[in-house]
Formats: sequence, C-alpha cells, structure tokens
Amino acid sequence: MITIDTISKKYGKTEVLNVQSIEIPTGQSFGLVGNNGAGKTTLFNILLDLIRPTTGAVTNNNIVVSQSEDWKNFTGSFIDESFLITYLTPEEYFDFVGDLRGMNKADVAKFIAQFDEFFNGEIIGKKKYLRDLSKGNQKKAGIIAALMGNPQVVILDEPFANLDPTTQIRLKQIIKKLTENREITVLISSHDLTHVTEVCERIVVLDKGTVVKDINTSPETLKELESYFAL
Ligand SMILES: Nc1ncnc2c1ncn2[C@@H]1O[C@H](COP(=O)(O)OP(=O)(O)OP(=O)(O)O)[C@@H](O)[C@H]1O
Repeated sequence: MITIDTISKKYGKTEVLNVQSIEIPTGQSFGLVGNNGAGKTTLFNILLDLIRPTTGAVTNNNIVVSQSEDWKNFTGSFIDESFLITYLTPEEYFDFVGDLRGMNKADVAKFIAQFDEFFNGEIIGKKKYLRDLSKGNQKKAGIIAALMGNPQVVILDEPFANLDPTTQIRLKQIIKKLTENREITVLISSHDLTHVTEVCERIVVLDKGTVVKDINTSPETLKELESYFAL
C-alpha cells in the first residue's frame, strides 16, 4: 500500500502540487494523467524521495519514504534518462542494477533474455554506450532495468512516450503481465489515454496540481477522459 497524505509542493510562492490523500492498495495498477505541468512528475519524484514535499508525507508499505531507504529494496522505477549510467553499455548497466537487486550475472542474462522482442535487436550486443542509443531505446533499457529483482512496486513516468507503436504495444503486454496477479503495485503516468485506460484499473487526473478525478477504469472511462480533456 502506498499512501499519499496531504502532499504539497511549492517553488517560491507557486504551489505546483496539492494532493489531500491518495491510497494505492497493494497490487493496484494506477494511472496518472493530466496536461503538461499538472504535477505528475513532481508527484512521482516525491514518491521516490527525489524531491521533498513542502508539506505531507508518502509511505510505501508503511515506510515513510523520506525517513528510510528500505523501500528502495522493493521498488523499481524509471522517471527519465538521468536514471541511466550513460557511459555504460546496456549489458553493463543491467549487470550493475542486477547486482544492487541481488542478482548474479546469470540471473541477469536470463531475465534480460525475456525481453528480446521488446528490445527488437537494438539494445543487446550492439557494443554501444547507453548515451549513444536513441531516446526510445534508452527508455526501453530504463524500463526493463526498473523491473529487475522482482520489485513489489513499479513506478514509470510516461513509459509510452518516445516509443514506436510496436514497442508501445509490447510494453502494454509487459505491463498487463506484470499486473495480472494483482501482486505488484504499478504506477504509470501517461498522456496516452488509450494506453493508460487499457493497462490501469484506476485513473487519477491531476489538474494544476490537484486531483480532479479518481476513476475505477470501466469501458466508459476512455470516453469520459476524452470529453474531460476536450473542454
Ligand atoms: N525545480 C522547479 N522549479 C520551479 N518549478 C518547477 C520545478 N520543477 C517543476 N516545476 C513546475 O512544477 C509544475 C509541475 O511540473 P511537472 O513536471 O510535475 O508536471 P507534469 O504533469 O509531469 O508535466 P508534463 O506532462 O509536461 O511532463 C510545472 O509548472 C513546472 O514548471
């Protein structure tokens, strides 16, 4: 369970986030949508203790994320390419992350082999540094690294952005598989209403830093969101 309790974030006098309360039960697939600047990345950064809120606290499985690092053992995330070590090759990076997650090289190789199709021959064995991969391929590497070591919580900021259509479809399959047993809590932000309604059972809409909708996804949700954003 993740709890977001009276979180606000101010830069100077400007408040960019003000969320009273969100509880995300274990195993929920949670989608966060909102226009540019709505506060999605700010909220995810606070969940990952990358920025500190002005008020309030986040707990991840009863651990206050700003008070202990223990939540990092069961939480995988990819926000942007700053999560990568760009002077490493993807293989070196996966080994590095795997080591942090208690995996040996054989475990890592076995895990990575599952994503051959997703990588589409562009990541592994190319003898390229991560910094020399395209933005989309960097993102693919970062997303898969976030899934290493059986995390109980996965947080992905705009995972579909910059990916080609084939990869977006493959990513949806990966996320659906991840969430099918309702054991892993998955948080995704996205501008793609179709994708997010397809993979998330709950959608929260942020507008100017506040929650304006909190929807249990149903066959009507896509239409509801489309008409909301069309206004
Ligand atoms: N370091 C900072 N200093 C000042 N303002 C900031 C800072 N970081 C973020 N902001 C502001 O906070 C607001 C929320 O930004 P955030 O990146 O969380 O939005 P977002 O919903 O992720 O947007 P997008 O869809 O464009 O990625 C924006 O107005 C942004 O300019």
